[in-house]
Formats: sequence, C-alpha cells, structure tokens
Amino acid sequence: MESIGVLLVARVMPYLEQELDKRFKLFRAWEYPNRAQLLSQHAAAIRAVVASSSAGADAALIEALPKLEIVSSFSVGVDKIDKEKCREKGIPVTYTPDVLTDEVADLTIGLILALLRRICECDRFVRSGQWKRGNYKLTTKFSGKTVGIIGLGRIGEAIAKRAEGFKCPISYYSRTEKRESNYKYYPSVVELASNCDILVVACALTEETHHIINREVINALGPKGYLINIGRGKHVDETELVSALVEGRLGGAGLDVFENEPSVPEELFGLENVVLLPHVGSATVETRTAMADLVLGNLEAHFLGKPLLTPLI
Ligand SMILES: O=CC(=O)O
Repeated sequence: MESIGVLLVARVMPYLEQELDKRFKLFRAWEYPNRAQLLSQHAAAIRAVVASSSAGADAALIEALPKLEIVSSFSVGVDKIDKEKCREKGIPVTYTPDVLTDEVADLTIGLILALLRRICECDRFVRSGQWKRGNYKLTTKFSGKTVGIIGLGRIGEAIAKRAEGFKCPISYYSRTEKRESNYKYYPSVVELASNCDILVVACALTEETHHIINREVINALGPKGYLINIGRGKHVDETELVSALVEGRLGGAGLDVFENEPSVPEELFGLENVVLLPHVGSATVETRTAMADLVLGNLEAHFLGKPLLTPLI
C-alpha cells in the first residue's frame, strides 16, 4: 500500500502519523504554504483523506481530489466533513465511535466535580500559599443533583450511567424520545434546562444543534445552574455564555470545547466558576491509540476491498 497517497489534513498523535507514513505515501497538509500549492502538486495522487476534530474535508477539498476514495476521521465528531458531498460522490466516511465513549464520559464527570467542588481553584489556593491565611470557602455538592443531558447517544448514555452512580436523577433532550430509556424526556432544551441543575451538551454538531445553548436556555438554567460542554464549541452561543457568567445569570460552566479553538474568551480567565479544558475529552494514550488503530484499520480494509470497521457513510 506504500504507493497509495493519503492526505493528513492536520497534525495528530505521532503514533498515527508514523504508522500512516510507514503504510502509505503520506502528504502532510501543513508542510505546504497553502491548499492550492498542495493540490497543484499532489491532487491526482491522493486517494484518502485523514481528518480529525480540528480539520476535515470540505466540499472544495473533496471536489479538488479526483481520485479520492475514502475519508477516515480520527474523531467521533464529523462536523468538519461535508457528508452530503461524500454521499453525492459515493465516498465512504469512517469515524471512531465506541472506543472513546468511556473516556469522554469519565472526563465529563471530572469536569462536573471540578466545577462544583472547585478542584482547580482549590489547587491554585494551596499552591499560592493562601491556605496559610484561612480555609477555602464551602463549595457545592454533586451527588443527588439533577443532570440534564442533551443527546442520549453512546456518550450521553455513558454519562447518564456514571451520574446515576452519584444518585443523580437523569433527564434528557433529543430529537425524539427514546422509548427504551427510563430517563425523563423533555421535548425542548429550554424545558430541560428549567428542570435540571447541571446541563450537559453531548450531542453531535449539526445545523440543528448549532447554538442549541442560547440566551433563553442559559436563563432557564439560571444562577444556580451549571453548563457542561464536551460536544463542540459551536453548540454554545459563546458571547451569550460569557455575558451570563460575567453578569452572574449562570452558576458556572465546565468547558472542554470552544467556538474558535484554540482561542478562548479572555473574560473567562478571571472567573472562578468556570473550568476550562483544551479539548481533551478523548485525549489519553490508551484511547487515542485505539482511535488511531481504527483509522488505520478502516483505510486498510478499504484498500483491501474488505468491509469497513466503523463506517458512518
Ligand atoms: O472531539 C473529539 C472527537 O470528535 O473525537
């Protein structure tokens, strides 16, 4: 397979980059001054694109690659891939579901605990020597709080199971009610937000879920409510979120994702009721290695004419 051209559109963990380099003829997009130059030299050689959560394959790229046969994403979220264009051209898309579910759900619970129990603030309190001048103020209990989940897919379910372990009543919003679920369903996000203490965004980013967290939802969650976003930055109207936090209209936020990563609104840096993470939901050696192996396995299956391991399209 060494002669098959594969385009890696953004930097990924070294293991995946090295394995792609060993097995295929790898083109690294960032080594070219711009897309036009890359395409003018190699468009005709590229038969696969490896995407990620930070960079995908838009319609222009797909159209510009006449030999493109497959897009394989090193992520579960595929919002950066033009899926309609792939469908139209009969190009399969693969992604990395399941292998990262536990990791993202674990981190969600970590983010909730860090936010309610002020774990990061407490750490800063000790390091800066402030403990010597008095105890840290009291924080907020997690166990028993009502958790509302937007999107009861694999990750949403895994978060719900973990939160049940903290004796939290679970409710959810999704496009359609899941008849098989015992959790309470709300047909609108505002209703869900009005009836929970902690609102977790765990759905896919689509046109419908863009800014699903808007001013109305934030106000419904209110000054005692907490927002957790482990989905995509664009699920949240960030300007509204920042003003609600600054004005005290929202209790707090735990955010792993942002609208314009890696830029984070600086107004958040001085707030103690936020926990900010650099999009690390699945970022452990174990899980990212499993994701990388799925990317490699899908590409090899495709080029050997075998069934894809995790096809989306
Ligand atoms: O954000 C991470 C992913 O989509 O896998």
